[in-house]
Amino acid sequence: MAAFPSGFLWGCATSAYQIEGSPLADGAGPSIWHRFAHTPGLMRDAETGDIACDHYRRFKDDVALMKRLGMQAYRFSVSWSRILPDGTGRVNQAGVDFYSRLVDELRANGIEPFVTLYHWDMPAALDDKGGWLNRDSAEWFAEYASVLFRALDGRVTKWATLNEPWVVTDGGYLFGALAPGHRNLFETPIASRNLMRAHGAAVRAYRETGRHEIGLVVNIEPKYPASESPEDLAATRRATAYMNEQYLDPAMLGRCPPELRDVFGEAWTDWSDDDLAAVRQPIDFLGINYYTRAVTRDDPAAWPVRTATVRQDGAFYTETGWEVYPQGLVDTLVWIKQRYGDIPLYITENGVALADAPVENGRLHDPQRIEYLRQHLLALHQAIAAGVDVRGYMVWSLLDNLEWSLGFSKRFGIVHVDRQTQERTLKDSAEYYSRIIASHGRAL
Ligand SMILES: N=[N+]=NCCCCNC(=O)[C@@H]1[C@H]2[C@H](O)[C@@H](O)[C@H](O)[C@@H](CO)[C@@H]12
Repeated sequence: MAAFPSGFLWGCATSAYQIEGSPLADGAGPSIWHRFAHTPGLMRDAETGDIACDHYRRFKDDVALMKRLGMQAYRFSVSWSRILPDGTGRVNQAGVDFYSRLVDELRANGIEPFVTLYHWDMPAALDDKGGWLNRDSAEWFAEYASVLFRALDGRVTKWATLNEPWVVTDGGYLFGALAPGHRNLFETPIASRNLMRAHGAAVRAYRETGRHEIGLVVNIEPKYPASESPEDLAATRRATAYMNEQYLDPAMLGRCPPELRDVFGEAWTDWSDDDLAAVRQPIDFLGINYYTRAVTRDDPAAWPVRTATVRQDGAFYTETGWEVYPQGLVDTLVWIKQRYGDIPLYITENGVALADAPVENGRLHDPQRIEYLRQHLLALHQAIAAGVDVRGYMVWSLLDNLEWSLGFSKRFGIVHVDRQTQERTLKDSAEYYSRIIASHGRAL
């Protein structure tokens, strides 16, 4: 196997609410996820992020674990309500200090911090003011981002504004499976627009003082028509526009996919030219989260996109019900380059939830996760060979963690976490990934 490009960055990814625990420690305010998780009936097994992986207290051990694995970068998110407990205004210095210590610990161990500003956990105080439905949310977010830029820029050299705005709106405002748990077609495009306005406002704020790189992280799920029928081809266009183009087109092209008017119907309002210009800020990279594909057919009853994903005979499906399809990563990366140009890319998440074997004698054998990683890294190498400028790969995830409203039932970690003892145990996939990093991809 030919090596990956020199300077290619090998790392792993997590997010604050999924691993930290201690959500209200040291002056932090509640987030919408703290509120959602403590609302009866919304979380599988009534799980919460109150403890999670206890990373807030164990972060030095977890950094040591990353060091042992040879991680070159660590993508993590900052909890907004640790920094600004009320969402705006008063800064909680203890919250800033936690992330400052984490950044210093990473850098002292030769690991590059890669910071996500927003991984879904808006301060509850701002949700009380309308959250992403309030146009002021762009200014709130820029204020929060600026506090972190002032405190950490220079020691942090890679910033991502948002993680997966599609999931925030589809899960949080349309179907309600995620915080803040709304089910409202009319709210969904409003939240989408304000999220992207917030992205643009934070990028503009960064350009005033920032000296390094800032980008956007999106989940891309390539859509393949189930047949060549006009109905399935149109459905595939709608699904592509709704999930894959809805956020990248404004950010990169300064326009919205026309199919969104069809998807949202009377709930759709065109973006103003001012909003389009404010969102289309030059960025230094795109983060791509890739998990699966969707073979797509027309389904008039499947409100509001009117599409369905067709199960593939003979394919392997993960614990989250996603088809394993590495070719989709190649197709996605080539598509990104063709549609948006040669912007540097990072795979900011890729991984798999499996019904892992138990820990035995300090080991956990997960051959299927090794095969998943191997197949997707081979696909990544194929895309790079085809000329796509991919500069790094972050496996999702370092630790088994809180899979949002699914609780801890879905284990994505390359490191097992014992829910009772918090003991970390390397899975075979961690050892495998460590060898990949050490060999710069040659051991694939
Ligand atoms: N249907 N369907 N198809 C796939 C769509 C995937 C959308 N969800 C994600 O990408 C989330 C991302 C999130 O950042 C992380 O916080 C989550 O823990 C992982 C795992 O769930 C992934």
